Amino acid sequence: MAATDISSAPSTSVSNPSGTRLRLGALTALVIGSMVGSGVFSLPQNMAAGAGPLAIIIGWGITAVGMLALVFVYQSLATRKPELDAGPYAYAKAGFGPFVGFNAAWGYWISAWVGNVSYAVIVFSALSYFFPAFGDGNTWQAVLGASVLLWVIHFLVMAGVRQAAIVNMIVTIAKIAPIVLFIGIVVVAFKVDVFSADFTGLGNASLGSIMNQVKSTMLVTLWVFIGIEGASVFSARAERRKDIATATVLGFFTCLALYALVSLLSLGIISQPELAALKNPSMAGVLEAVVGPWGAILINLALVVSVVGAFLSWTLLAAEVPHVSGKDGTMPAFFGFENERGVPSTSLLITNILVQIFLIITLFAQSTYQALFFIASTAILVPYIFSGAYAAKLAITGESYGGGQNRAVPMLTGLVATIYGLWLVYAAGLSYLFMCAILYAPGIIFYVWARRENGQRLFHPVEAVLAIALVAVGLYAGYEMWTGAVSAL
Ligand SMILES: NC(=[NH2+])NCCC[C@H](N)C(=O)O
Repeated sequence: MAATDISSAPSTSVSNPSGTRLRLGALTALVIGSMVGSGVFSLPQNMAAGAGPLAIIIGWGITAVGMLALVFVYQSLATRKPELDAGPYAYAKAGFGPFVGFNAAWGYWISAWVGNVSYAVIVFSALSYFFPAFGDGNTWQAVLGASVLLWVIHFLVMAGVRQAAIVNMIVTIAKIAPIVLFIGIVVVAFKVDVFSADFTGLGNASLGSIMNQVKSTMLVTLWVFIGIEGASVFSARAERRKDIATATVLGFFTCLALYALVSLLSLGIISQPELAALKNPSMAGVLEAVVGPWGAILINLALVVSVVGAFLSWTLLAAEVPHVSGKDGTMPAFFGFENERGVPSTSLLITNILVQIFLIITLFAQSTYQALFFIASTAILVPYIFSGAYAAKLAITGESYGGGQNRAVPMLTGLVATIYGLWLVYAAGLSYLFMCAILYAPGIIFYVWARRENGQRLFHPVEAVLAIALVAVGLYAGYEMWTGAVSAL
Protein backbone atom coordinates (compact mmCIF):
# COMPACT_ATOMS: atom_id res chain seq x y z
CA MET A 1 0.00 0.00 0.00
CA ALA A 2 2.82 2.38 0.85
CA ALA A 3 4.06 2.39 -2.69
CA THR A 4 0.67 3.09 -4.15
CA ASP A 5 0.04 5.95 -1.78
CA ILE A 6 2.22 8.26 -3.75
CA SER A 7 0.11 8.41 -6.82
CA SER A 8 -2.88 8.83 -4.73
CA ALA A 9 -5.03 11.71 -4.00
CA PRO A 10 -5.71 12.52 -0.41
CA SER A 11 -8.17 9.90 0.54
CA THR A 12 -5.84 7.00 -0.14
CA SER A 13 -4.67 7.27 3.35
CA VAL A 14 -8.17 6.65 4.50
CA SER A 15 -8.27 3.42 6.36
CA ASN A 16 -11.06 1.04 5.73
CA PRO A 17 -11.02 -1.09 8.83
CA SER A 18 -14.23 -2.91 8.22
CA GLY A 19 -12.79 -4.06 4.93
CA THR A 20 -16.10 -3.65 3.20
CA ARG A 21 -15.81 -3.29 -0.52
CA LEU A 22 -17.17 -0.08 -1.93
CA ARG A 23 -19.88 0.29 -4.51
CA LEU A 24 -20.08 2.77 -7.31
CA GLY A 25 -21.69 5.58 -5.29
CA ALA A 26 -19.19 5.41 -2.45
CA LEU A 27 -16.28 5.19 -4.87
CA THR A 28 -17.53 8.24 -6.73
CA ALA A 29 -17.75 10.11 -3.42
CA LEU A 30 -14.14 9.14 -2.72
CA VAL A 31 -13.02 10.46 -6.09
CA ILE A 32 -14.88 13.74 -5.59
CA GLY A 33 -13.59 14.02 -2.03
CA SER A 34 -10.03 13.66 -3.23
CA MET A 35 -10.36 16.56 -5.68
CA VAL A 36 -12.35 19.14 -3.78
CA GLY A 37 -10.17 21.09 -1.36
CA SER A 38 -9.82 24.85 -1.45
CA GLY A 39 -10.11 25.66 -5.13
CA VAL A 40 -13.87 25.61 -5.63
CA PHE A 41 -14.53 28.18 -2.89
CA SER A 42 -12.58 30.88 -4.70
CA LEU A 43 -13.70 30.09 -8.23
CA PRO A 44 -16.07 33.08 -8.65
CA GLN A 45 -13.29 35.62 -8.15
CA ASN A 46 -10.41 33.55 -9.54
CA MET A 47 -12.19 32.92 -12.84
CA ALA A 48 -13.70 36.40 -13.20
CA ALA A 49 -10.39 38.09 -12.35
CA GLY A 50 -9.18 37.84 -15.92
CA ALA A 51 -12.09 36.59 -18.00
CA GLY A 52 -15.66 37.23 -19.03
CA PRO A 53 -18.41 34.58 -19.34
CA LEU A 54 -17.52 33.45 -22.86
CA ALA A 55 -13.85 32.86 -22.06
CA ILE A 56 -14.80 31.09 -18.84
CA ILE A 57 -17.02 28.70 -20.79
CA ILE A 58 -14.22 28.06 -23.28
CA GLY A 59 -11.78 27.58 -20.40
CA TRP A 60 -13.94 24.88 -18.82
CA GLY A 61 -14.31 23.23 -22.24
CA ILE A 62 -10.54 23.01 -22.77
CA THR A 63 -10.04 21.76 -19.24
CA ALA A 64 -12.75 19.12 -19.67
CA VAL A 65 -11.03 17.69 -22.75
CA GLY A 66 -7.51 17.90 -21.35
CA MET A 67 -8.25 16.58 -17.87
CA LEU A 68 -10.46 13.79 -19.16
CA ALA A 69 -7.61 12.72 -21.44
CA LEU A 70 -5.35 12.68 -18.38
CA VAL A 71 -7.88 10.57 -16.49
CA PHE A 72 -7.82 8.03 -19.32
CA VAL A 73 -4.02 8.15 -19.39
CA TYR A 74 -3.84 7.12 -15.75
CA GLN A 75 -6.47 4.46 -16.24
CA SER A 76 -4.70 2.94 -19.19
CA LEU A 77 -1.29 3.12 -17.50
CA ALA A 78 -2.70 1.45 -14.39
CA THR A 79 -3.79 -1.55 -16.48
CA ARG A 80 -0.82 -1.58 -18.90
CA LYS A 81 1.87 -1.12 -16.28
CA PRO A 82 0.47 -2.39 -12.99
CA GLU A 83 4.01 -2.91 -11.69
CA LEU A 84 4.64 0.85 -11.83
CA ASP A 85 2.46 1.57 -8.84
CA ALA A 86 4.48 4.45 -7.40
CA GLY A 87 2.48 6.93 -9.47
CA PRO A 88 3.19 9.71 -11.93
CA TYR A 89 6.93 9.85 -11.43
CA ALA A 90 7.35 6.11 -11.97
CA TYR A 91 5.75 6.48 -15.40
CA ALA A 92 7.99 9.41 -16.28
CA LYS A 93 11.01 7.41 -15.18
CA ALA A 94 10.04 4.29 -17.11
CA GLY A 95 9.38 6.29 -20.24
CA PHE A 96 12.08 8.92 -20.25
CA GLY A 97 14.90 7.87 -17.95
CA PRO A 98 16.03 8.59 -14.41
CA PHE A 99 16.60 12.33 -14.65
CA VAL A 100 13.16 13.08 -16.05
CA GLY A 101 11.73 10.61 -13.54
CA PHE A 102 13.47 12.39 -10.72
CA ASN A 103 12.12 15.75 -11.83
CA ALA A 104 8.61 14.37 -12.04
CA ALA A 105 8.88 13.19 -8.44
CA TRP A 106 10.50 16.44 -7.34
CA GLY A 107 7.85 18.49 -9.13
CA TYR A 108 4.97 16.49 -7.74
CA TRP A 109 6.41 17.01 -4.30
CA ILE A 110 6.87 20.78 -4.81
CA SER A 111 3.32 21.02 -6.03
CA ALA A 112 2.03 19.12 -3.01
CA TRP A 113 3.79 21.21 -0.37
CA VAL A 114 3.44 24.60 -2.04
CA GLY A 115 -0.24 23.70 -2.39
CA ASN A 116 -0.27 23.18 1.36
CA VAL A 117 1.13 26.68 1.87
CA SER A 118 -1.78 28.01 -0.15
CA TYR A 119 -4.14 25.93 2.01
CA ALA A 120 -2.78 27.53 5.17
CA VAL A 121 -3.26 30.99 3.67
CA ILE A 122 -6.84 30.46 2.48
CA VAL A 123 -7.98 28.92 5.77
CA PHE A 124 -6.99 32.08 7.58
CA SER A 125 -8.39 34.29 4.87
CA ALA A 126 -11.73 32.53 5.50
CA LEU A 127 -11.35 32.88 9.26
CA SER A 128 -10.82 36.61 8.83
CA TYR A 129 -14.57 36.85 8.33
CA PHE A 130 -14.80 36.17 12.06
CA PHE A 131 -11.42 37.61 13.11
CA PRO A 132 -10.52 40.48 10.80
CA ALA A 133 -6.87 40.54 11.91
CA PHE A 134 -6.24 37.52 9.66
CA GLY A 135 -6.79 39.73 6.62
CA ASP A 136 -6.06 37.90 3.39
CA GLY A 137 -4.34 35.10 5.26
CA ASN A 138 -0.92 36.75 4.98
CA THR A 139 -0.86 39.07 8.00
CA TRP A 140 1.45 38.17 10.86
CA GLN A 141 -1.48 36.95 12.90
CA ALA A 142 -2.55 34.67 10.06
CA VAL A 143 0.94 33.33 9.44
CA LEU A 144 1.30 32.65 13.14
CA GLY A 145 -2.02 30.79 13.18
CA ALA A 146 -1.11 28.93 9.99
CA SER A 147 2.17 27.84 11.55
CA VAL A 148 0.36 26.48 14.57
CA LEU A 149 -2.06 24.61 12.28
CA LEU A 150 0.88 23.24 10.28
CA TRP A 151 2.66 21.81 13.33
CA VAL A 152 -0.53 20.47 14.87
CA ILE A 153 -1.06 18.50 11.67
CA HIS A 154 2.59 17.50 11.76
CA PHE A 155 2.30 16.01 15.22
CA LEU A 156 -1.00 14.31 14.41
CA VAL A 157 0.67 12.57 11.49
CA MET A 158 3.70 11.72 13.64
CA ALA A 159 1.34 10.14 16.12
CA GLY A 160 0.15 7.88 13.36
CA VAL A 161 -3.11 9.63 12.60
CA ARG A 162 -4.69 8.71 9.30
CA GLN A 163 -7.98 9.92 8.04
CA ALA A 164 -10.60 7.46 9.14
CA ALA A 165 -13.15 6.54 6.49
CA ILE A 166 -15.96 7.89 8.62
CA VAL A 167 -14.25 11.26 9.16
CA ASN A 168 -13.56 11.43 5.47
CA MET A 169 -17.20 10.81 4.68
CA ILE A 170 -18.32 13.57 7.06
CA VAL A 171 -15.79 16.01 5.62
CA THR A 172 -16.93 15.19 2.09
CA ILE A 173 -20.56 15.82 2.96
CA ALA A 174 -19.71 18.97 4.92
CA LYS A 175 -17.96 20.46 1.93
CA ILE A 176 -20.19 19.28 -0.90
CA ALA A 177 -23.56 20.10 0.69
CA PRO A 178 -22.87 23.86 0.98
CA ILE A 179 -21.62 23.91 -2.62
CA VAL A 180 -24.82 22.26 -3.84
CA LEU A 181 -26.89 24.64 -1.68
CA PHE A 182 -24.94 27.56 -3.13
CA ILE A 183 -25.75 26.44 -6.65
CA GLY A 184 -29.42 25.94 -5.78
CA ILE A 185 -29.77 29.44 -4.32
CA VAL A 186 -27.73 31.19 -6.96
CA VAL A 187 -29.67 29.54 -9.78
CA VAL A 188 -32.85 31.09 -8.43
CA ALA A 189 -31.27 34.51 -7.95
CA PHE A 190 -29.49 34.40 -11.30
CA LYS A 191 -30.08 37.49 -13.47
CA VAL A 192 -29.65 37.00 -17.18
CA ASP A 193 -29.00 40.69 -17.79
CA VAL A 194 -26.15 40.76 -15.27
CA PHE A 195 -24.66 37.66 -16.85
CA SER A 196 -24.97 38.86 -20.42
CA ALA A 197 -24.11 42.52 -19.86
CA ASP A 198 -20.60 41.90 -21.17
CA PHE A 199 -20.66 38.30 -22.34
CA THR A 200 -17.41 38.47 -24.30
CA GLY A 201 -15.59 40.49 -21.67
CA LEU A 202 -14.38 42.69 -24.50
CA GLY A 203 -16.20 45.62 -22.92
CA ASN A 204 -13.58 45.59 -20.18
CA ALA A 205 -10.37 46.61 -21.91
CA SER A 206 -8.18 45.39 -19.06
CA LEU A 207 -9.15 41.77 -19.80
CA GLY A 208 -7.66 41.76 -23.29
CA SER A 209 -8.53 39.39 -26.12
CA ILE A 210 -10.62 36.25 -25.69
CA MET A 211 -7.41 34.23 -26.00
CA ASN A 212 -5.84 36.20 -23.17
CA GLN A 213 -8.93 35.74 -21.06
CA VAL A 214 -8.98 31.98 -21.65
CA LYS A 215 -5.28 31.74 -20.76
CA SER A 216 -5.93 33.52 -17.48
CA THR A 217 -8.31 30.76 -16.38
CA MET A 218 -6.04 27.80 -17.11
CA LEU A 219 -4.09 27.50 -13.86
CA VAL A 220 -7.30 27.99 -11.89
CA THR A 221 -9.16 25.19 -13.65
CA LEU A 222 -6.12 22.92 -13.39
CA TRP A 223 -5.82 23.50 -9.65
CA VAL A 224 -9.35 22.38 -8.87
CA PHE A 225 -8.81 19.04 -10.61
CA ILE A 226 -5.48 18.19 -9.02
CA GLY A 227 -5.93 14.98 -7.10
CA ILE A 228 -7.74 13.16 -9.89
CA GLU A 229 -4.50 11.36 -10.80
CA GLY A 230 -4.85 9.32 -7.64
CA ALA A 231 -8.27 7.90 -8.33
CA SER A 232 -7.03 4.62 -9.77
CA VAL A 233 -5.52 3.82 -6.38
CA PHE A 234 -8.97 3.33 -4.96
CA SER A 235 -9.30 0.20 -7.09
CA ALA A 236 -8.05 -1.87 -4.18
CA ARG A 237 -11.20 -0.88 -2.32
CA ALA A 238 -13.70 -1.42 -5.09
CA GLU A 239 -16.19 -4.23 -4.91
CA ARG A 240 -15.90 -4.65 -8.66
CA ARG A 241 -12.68 -3.49 -10.26
CA LYS A 242 -14.35 -2.03 -13.29
CA ASP A 243 -16.40 0.28 -11.06
CA ILE A 244 -13.35 2.37 -10.37
CA ALA A 245 -13.09 3.54 -13.98
CA THR A 246 -16.77 4.48 -13.98
CA ALA A 247 -16.46 6.16 -10.59
CA THR A 248 -13.51 8.25 -11.76
CA VAL A 249 -15.34 9.47 -14.85
CA LEU A 250 -18.53 10.11 -12.85
CA GLY A 251 -16.56 11.97 -10.18
CA PHE A 252 -14.83 13.97 -12.86
CA PHE A 253 -18.06 15.10 -14.53
CA THR A 254 -19.74 15.82 -11.21
CA CYS A 255 -16.88 18.09 -10.20
CA LEU A 256 -16.79 19.70 -13.63
CA ALA A 257 -20.50 20.49 -13.34
CA LEU A 258 -20.15 21.87 -9.80
CA TYR A 259 -17.12 23.97 -10.72
CA ALA A 260 -18.52 25.36 -13.95
CA LEU A 261 -21.84 26.18 -12.28
CA VAL A 262 -20.20 27.92 -9.34
CA SER A 263 -18.08 30.11 -11.59
CA LEU A 264 -20.70 30.86 -14.25
CA LEU A 265 -23.76 31.35 -12.04
CA SER A 266 -21.83 33.84 -9.92
CA LEU A 267 -21.53 36.03 -13.00
CA GLY A 268 -25.31 36.30 -13.01
CA ILE A 269 -25.32 37.68 -9.46
CA ILE A 270 -22.42 40.11 -9.48
CA SER A 271 -20.87 41.63 -12.60
CA GLN A 272 -17.40 40.57 -13.73
CA PRO A 273 -15.48 43.68 -12.57
CA GLU A 274 -17.08 43.51 -9.12
CA LEU A 275 -16.53 39.75 -8.86
CA ALA A 276 -12.89 40.29 -9.76
CA ALA A 277 -12.55 42.58 -6.73
CA LEU A 278 -14.16 40.15 -4.28
CA LYS A 279 -12.23 38.75 -1.34
CA ASN A 280 -11.49 35.02 -1.32
CA PRO A 281 -13.05 32.58 -0.62
CA SER A 282 -15.31 34.48 -2.99
CA MET A 283 -18.21 32.00 -2.93
CA ALA A 284 -18.84 33.56 0.48
CA GLY A 285 -19.22 37.06 -0.93
CA VAL A 286 -21.51 35.88 -3.71
CA LEU A 287 -23.81 33.97 -1.39
CA GLU A 288 -23.80 36.85 1.07
CA ALA A 289 -24.97 39.15 -1.73
CA VAL A 290 -28.01 36.90 -2.18
CA VAL A 291 -28.98 35.76 1.31
CA GLY A 292 -27.06 38.00 3.69
CA PRO A 293 -24.39 37.23 6.29
CA TRP A 294 -25.38 33.63 7.02
CA GLY A 295 -24.37 32.78 3.46
CA ALA A 296 -20.85 34.01 4.06
CA ILE A 297 -20.66 32.28 7.43
CA LEU A 298 -21.75 28.98 5.90
CA ILE A 299 -19.22 29.12 3.05
CA ASN A 300 -16.35 30.22 5.25
CA LEU A 301 -17.02 27.39 7.68
CA ALA A 302 -17.35 24.86 4.86
CA LEU A 303 -14.01 26.04 3.51
CA VAL A 304 -12.32 25.58 6.85
CA VAL A 305 -13.63 22.02 7.20
CA SER A 306 -12.80 21.18 3.60
CA VAL A 307 -9.32 22.63 3.60
CA VAL A 308 -8.24 21.35 7.01
CA GLY A 309 -9.24 17.87 5.80
CA ALA A 310 -7.39 18.34 2.52
CA PHE A 311 -4.39 19.80 4.39
CA LEU A 312 -4.08 16.60 6.42
CA SER A 313 -4.46 14.39 3.35
CA TRP A 314 -1.97 16.35 1.29
CA THR A 315 0.50 16.39 4.17
CA LEU A 316 0.43 12.61 4.17
CA LEU A 317 0.81 12.59 0.42
CA ALA A 318 3.53 15.25 0.32
CA ALA A 319 5.61 13.25 2.79
CA GLU A 320 4.92 10.05 0.89
CA VAL A 321 6.45 11.23 -2.40
CA PRO A 322 10.09 11.65 -1.27
CA HIS A 323 9.64 8.71 1.07
CA VAL A 324 8.74 6.24 -1.67
CA SER A 325 11.26 7.69 -4.10
CA GLY A 326 13.94 7.63 -1.39
CA LYS A 327 13.28 3.94 -1.00
CA ASP A 328 13.51 3.12 -4.69
CA GLY A 329 16.67 5.15 -5.27
CA THR A 330 15.07 8.04 -7.18
CA MET A 331 15.81 10.39 -4.30
CA PRO A 332 18.51 10.16 -1.60
CA ALA A 333 17.96 7.27 0.78
CA PHE A 334 17.52 9.43 3.89
CA PHE A 335 14.11 10.48 2.59
CA GLY A 336 13.06 6.85 2.85
CA PHE A 337 13.54 6.68 6.62
CA GLU A 338 10.60 5.49 8.70
CA ASN A 339 10.25 5.68 12.47
CA GLU A 340 9.07 2.79 14.66
CA ARG A 341 5.46 3.64 13.87
CA GLY A 342 6.09 3.40 10.16
CA VAL A 343 5.71 7.16 9.69
CA PRO A 344 8.11 8.63 7.08
CA SER A 345 9.31 11.08 9.71
CA THR A 346 12.36 12.52 7.93
CA SER A 347 10.47 13.23 4.76
CA LEU A 348 7.58 14.67 6.73
CA LEU A 349 9.85 16.95 8.73
CA ILE A 350 11.69 18.29 5.68
CA THR A 351 8.41 18.83 3.87
CA ASN A 352 6.86 20.78 6.71
CA ILE A 353 10.00 22.85 7.31
CA LEU A 354 9.72 23.92 3.68
CA VAL A 355 6.05 24.80 4.19
CA GLN A 356 7.05 26.82 7.25
CA ILE A 357 9.77 28.69 5.37
CA PHE A 358 7.33 29.49 2.59
CA LEU A 359 4.79 30.74 5.10
CA ILE A 360 7.35 33.20 6.37
CA ILE A 361 8.19 34.26 2.81
CA THR A 362 4.45 34.70 2.31
CA LEU A 363 4.38 37.15 5.18
CA PHE A 364 7.22 39.27 3.84
CA ALA A 365 6.26 39.07 0.19
CA GLN A 366 2.56 39.58 1.02
CA SER A 367 1.88 36.61 -1.24
CA THR A 368 -1.68 35.78 -2.03
CA TYR A 369 -3.45 32.45 -1.97
CA GLN A 370 -3.71 32.67 -5.74
CA ALA A 371 0.00 33.23 -6.38
CA LEU A 372 0.77 30.20 -4.23
CA PHE A 373 -1.63 27.81 -5.90
CA PHE A 374 -0.50 29.07 -9.32
CA ILE A 375 2.99 27.89 -8.40
CA ALA A 376 1.61 24.55 -7.21
CA SER A 377 -0.38 24.13 -10.45
CA THR A 378 2.59 25.00 -12.64
CA ALA A 379 4.88 22.63 -10.75
CA ILE A 380 2.66 19.62 -11.34
CA LEU A 381 2.87 19.96 -15.12
CA VAL A 382 6.12 18.00 -15.38
CA PRO A 383 4.69 14.76 -13.95
CA TYR A 384 1.43 15.26 -15.87
CA ILE A 385 3.10 15.92 -19.22
CA PHE A 386 5.45 12.97 -18.96
CA SER A 387 2.66 10.62 -17.88
CA GLY A 388 0.70 11.62 -20.97
CA ALA A 389 3.75 11.28 -23.16
CA TYR A 390 4.50 7.85 -21.71
CA ALA A 391 0.99 6.61 -22.44
CA ALA A 392 1.33 7.92 -25.99
CA LYS A 393 4.76 6.33 -26.33
CA LEU A 394 3.46 2.92 -25.24
CA ALA A 395 0.62 3.10 -27.73
CA ILE A 396 2.86 4.28 -30.57
CA THR A 397 5.56 1.66 -30.04
CA GLY A 398 3.04 -1.04 -29.17
CA GLU A 399 4.94 -1.92 -26.00
CA SER A 400 2.69 -3.78 -23.57
CA TYR A 401 -0.04 -4.08 -26.20
CA GLY A 402 -1.18 -7.47 -27.52
CA GLY A 403 -1.80 -8.13 -31.20
CA GLY A 404 -5.39 -7.09 -31.85
CA GLN A 405 -5.60 -4.47 -29.11
CA ASN A 406 -6.84 -1.02 -29.91
CA ARG A 407 -4.00 1.47 -29.80
CA ALA A 408 -5.61 4.44 -31.49
CA VAL A 409 -7.65 5.59 -28.50
CA PRO A 410 -4.83 5.44 -25.93
CA MET A 411 -2.54 7.10 -28.43
CA LEU A 412 -5.02 9.90 -28.88
CA THR A 413 -5.69 10.42 -25.17
CA GLY A 414 -1.94 10.32 -24.44
CA LEU A 415 -1.27 12.95 -27.05
CA VAL A 416 -4.19 15.15 -26.00
CA ALA A 417 -3.06 15.01 -22.36
CA THR A 418 0.49 15.92 -23.40
CA ILE A 419 -0.66 18.80 -25.58
CA TYR A 420 -2.94 20.04 -22.81
CA GLY A 421 0.06 20.05 -20.44
CA LEU A 422 2.26 21.89 -22.93
CA TRP A 423 -0.48 24.45 -23.55
CA LEU A 424 -0.63 25.00 -19.82
CA VAL A 425 3.11 25.64 -19.70
CA TYR A 426 2.51 28.34 -22.27
CA ALA A 427 -0.59 29.68 -20.51
CA ALA A 428 1.14 29.72 -17.10
CA GLY A 429 3.28 32.63 -18.21
CA LEU A 430 6.88 33.48 -17.56
CA SER A 431 6.78 34.46 -13.92
CA TYR A 432 5.35 31.15 -12.70
CA LEU A 433 7.69 29.19 -14.96
CA PHE A 434 10.61 31.15 -13.53
CA MET A 435 9.42 30.46 -10.00
CA CYS A 436 9.25 26.76 -10.84
CA ALA A 437 12.74 26.83 -12.37
CA ILE A 438 14.02 28.24 -9.08
CA LEU A 439 12.32 25.45 -7.16
CA TYR A 440 13.27 22.67 -9.59
CA ALA A 441 16.96 23.58 -10.09
CA PRO A 442 18.18 22.68 -6.56
CA GLY A 443 16.68 19.24 -7.11
CA ILE A 444 19.71 18.41 -9.25
CA ILE A 445 21.82 18.23 -6.10
CA PHE A 446 19.53 15.57 -4.68
CA TYR A 447 19.44 13.73 -8.00
CA VAL A 448 23.25 13.56 -8.10
CA TRP A 449 23.27 12.54 -4.45
CA ALA A 450 20.89 9.63 -5.10
CA ARG A 451 22.76 8.49 -8.22
CA ARG A 452 26.09 8.51 -6.32
CA GLU A 453 24.56 6.59 -3.45
CA ASN A 454 23.61 3.85 -5.86
CA GLY A 455 26.83 4.00 -7.86
CA GLN A 456 24.91 4.90 -11.01
CA ARG A 457 25.99 6.98 -13.97
CA LEU A 458 25.01 10.60 -13.29
CA PHE A 459 23.80 11.91 -16.65
CA HIS A 460 23.33 10.65 -20.15
CA PRO A 461 24.24 13.30 -22.74
CA VAL A 462 20.66 14.47 -23.25
CA GLU A 463 20.10 14.55 -19.49
CA ALA A 464 23.25 16.62 -19.05
CA VAL A 465 21.94 19.16 -21.52
CA LEU A 466 18.60 19.26 -19.69
CA ALA A 467 20.35 19.70 -16.35
CA ILE A 468 22.55 22.52 -17.61
CA ALA A 469 19.56 24.26 -19.15
CA LEU A 470 17.63 23.94 -15.91
CA VAL A 471 20.47 25.40 -13.86
CA ALA A 472 20.90 28.25 -16.34
CA VAL A 473 17.21 29.12 -16.36
CA GLY A 474 17.07 28.75 -12.58
CA LEU A 475 19.96 31.16 -12.08
CA TYR A 476 18.58 33.63 -14.56
CA ALA A 477 15.14 33.42 -12.96
CA GLY A 478 16.67 33.89 -9.53
CA TYR A 479 18.43 37.00 -10.77
CA GLU A 480 15.29 38.44 -12.34
CA MET A 481 13.32 37.85 -9.16
CA TRP A 482 16.05 39.26 -7.00
CA THR A 483 16.14 42.50 -8.98
CA GLY A 484 12.37 42.56 -8.91
CA ALA A 485 12.08 42.48 -12.71
CA VAL A 486 9.81 39.46 -12.42
CA SER A 487 7.69 38.50 -9.48
CA ALA A 488 5.53 35.48 -8.84
CA LEU A 489 4.86 35.81 -5.16
N1 LIG B 1 -2.13 20.78 -1.28
C1 LIG B 1 -2.24 20.47 -2.53
N2 LIG B 1 -1.18 20.33 -3.25
N3 LIG B 1 -3.45 20.29 -3.04
C2 LIG B 1 -3.67 19.98 -4.43
C3 LIG B 1 -5.11 19.68 -4.66
C4 LIG B 1 -5.96 20.86 -4.96
C5 LIG B 1 -7.42 20.56 -4.93
N4 LIG B 1 -7.92 20.18 -6.22
C6 LIG B 1 -8.15 21.76 -4.39
O1 LIG B 1 -8.96 22.36 -5.05
O2 LIG B 1 -7.91 22.15 -3.28
